[in-house]
Amino acid sequence: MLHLKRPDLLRKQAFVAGRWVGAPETIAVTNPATGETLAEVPKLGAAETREAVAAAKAAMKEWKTRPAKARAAVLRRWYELLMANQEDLAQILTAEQGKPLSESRGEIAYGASYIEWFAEEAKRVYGDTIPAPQADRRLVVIKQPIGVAAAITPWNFPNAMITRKAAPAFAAGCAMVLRPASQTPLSALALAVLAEEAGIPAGLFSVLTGGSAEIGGELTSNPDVAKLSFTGSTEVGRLLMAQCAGTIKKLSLELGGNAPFVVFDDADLDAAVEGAIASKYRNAGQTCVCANRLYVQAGVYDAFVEKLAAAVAKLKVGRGDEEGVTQGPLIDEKAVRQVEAHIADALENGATLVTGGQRHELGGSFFEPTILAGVTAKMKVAREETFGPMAPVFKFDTEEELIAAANDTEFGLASYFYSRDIGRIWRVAEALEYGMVGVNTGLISNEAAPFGGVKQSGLGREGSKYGLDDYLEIKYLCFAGLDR
Ligand SMILES: NC(=O)c1ccc[n+]([C@@H]2O[C@H](COP(=O)([O-])OP(=O)(O)OC[C@H]3O[C@@H](n4cnc5c(N)ncnc54)[C@H](O)[C@@H]3O)[C@@H](O)[C@H]2O)c1
Ligand SMILES: O=C[C@H](O)CS(=O)(=O)O
Repeated sequence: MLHLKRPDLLRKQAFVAGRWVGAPETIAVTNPATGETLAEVPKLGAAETREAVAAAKAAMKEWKTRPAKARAAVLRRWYELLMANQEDLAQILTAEQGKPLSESRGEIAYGASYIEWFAEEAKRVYGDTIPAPQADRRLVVIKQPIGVAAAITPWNFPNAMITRKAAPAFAAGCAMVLRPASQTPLSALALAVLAEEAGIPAGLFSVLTGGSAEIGGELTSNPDVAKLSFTGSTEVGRLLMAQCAGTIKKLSLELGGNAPFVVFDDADLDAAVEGAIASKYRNAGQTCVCANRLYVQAGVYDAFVEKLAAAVAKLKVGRGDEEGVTQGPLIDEKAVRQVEAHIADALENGATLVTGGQRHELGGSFFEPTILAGVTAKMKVAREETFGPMAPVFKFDTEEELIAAANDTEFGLASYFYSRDIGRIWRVAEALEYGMVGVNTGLISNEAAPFGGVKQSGLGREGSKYGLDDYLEIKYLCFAGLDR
């Protein structure tokens, strides 16, 4: 049961062109821990999407002309409102996504930090003057907002994956039309309530609930949408990229991962175990930057597996709103089947079960935190994203062998390794083909850092001083005839 100080944050209507709207058809939002229906939200489609895009285009005309400092003040207020309502937002998030309340509170602060960050960055969109090759002219570069941005976001971080897009978009002077995941729309709608309260103008931000293909089809084909920012699987990212080709939309893609987590012989084993727990079991393993493959050098393999098993035994599985719970349910039955398939395949091919390995006694989509040992490259888990609380531990002998194995994937989002040898740290950090490398840590995400992947993990970066570029266009001004 939700105990909200502000019950108005729990919205059962979509936010379209500055109005809260319903629809004859609705979609149920359920609590993955209990199966109870939390709310019914409107099932909108292409018509409402077109309305939202038109309103965004209209609202942007004024918004982009506001002084950056004025836009920054509205974003700052939105940040303050998120933090003032952190507990309510966390309760709504845990109810619809399942993660422990402690993680939800953390996500609200993390999501808010992107708004805080881009409220500051908004005031630092600088251009250039360029020494002209001819005496009669001056060359100038200015940066302008790219236009109406569409956003499609996943269920695993229902707050932060939205603010990581909306904040730089609004900071740059853009409008945004968002379609959140159908499993977790309530967090997005609560963000819209607070955006309206903060002073985001009517029409600048719309949140459309409804069918992904119909709304996505309109967002990727509407000529008034200049850009799509998508976070989700690589498979869907490919599809949306193709759908955007017809109107040459600019793209930001934050896609799938297959993160290696490496422990060398010279690592601080206790620190490595702490990092493995943080990276692997956060959000029940449902994050794009989770350790998906753990590689441990032969000399410390048995000691590491033993220490990891002892740490996993301390994890508490349960409803996210229960005190002390550290692992909630998986998002749905399909997610549980993916974990079971990876475990079965690995065991059939010679891996051994160290702990866990089956559905939790709580039933539903609760799953035991699991460790497999003796895992090899011929198993599915070496190539596919598990997206669940299962740690497969591979053994390796040499640094060269490790680099080849870690890079043997089409993904390139996050990677991690533990060593205390400075020469090895530089060699391995430079050799890993990933957008992000954690050295002696399993947690790397923050608003100041450029978050993103290489290879088939995506395009562009979110957060950091680079994140604003994805919502800006460069314009070159050539002032000539200065000698007349
Ligand atoms: N790189 C990152 O920052 C990041 C962050 C979170 C999740 N992910 C990835 O996302 C995946 C898990 O999230 P998910 O299950 O929500 O991913 P998903 O790709 O299935 O869905 C992501 C979003 O796209 C929508 N969608 C699905 N098919 C669509 C279509 N045909 N047209 C328009 N929209 C469509 C979904 O409804 C959802 O809102 C994992 O692969 C994970 O690695 C990546
Ligand atoms: O799952 C995707 C998120 O980007 C993970 S993080 O919270 O940003 O590390």
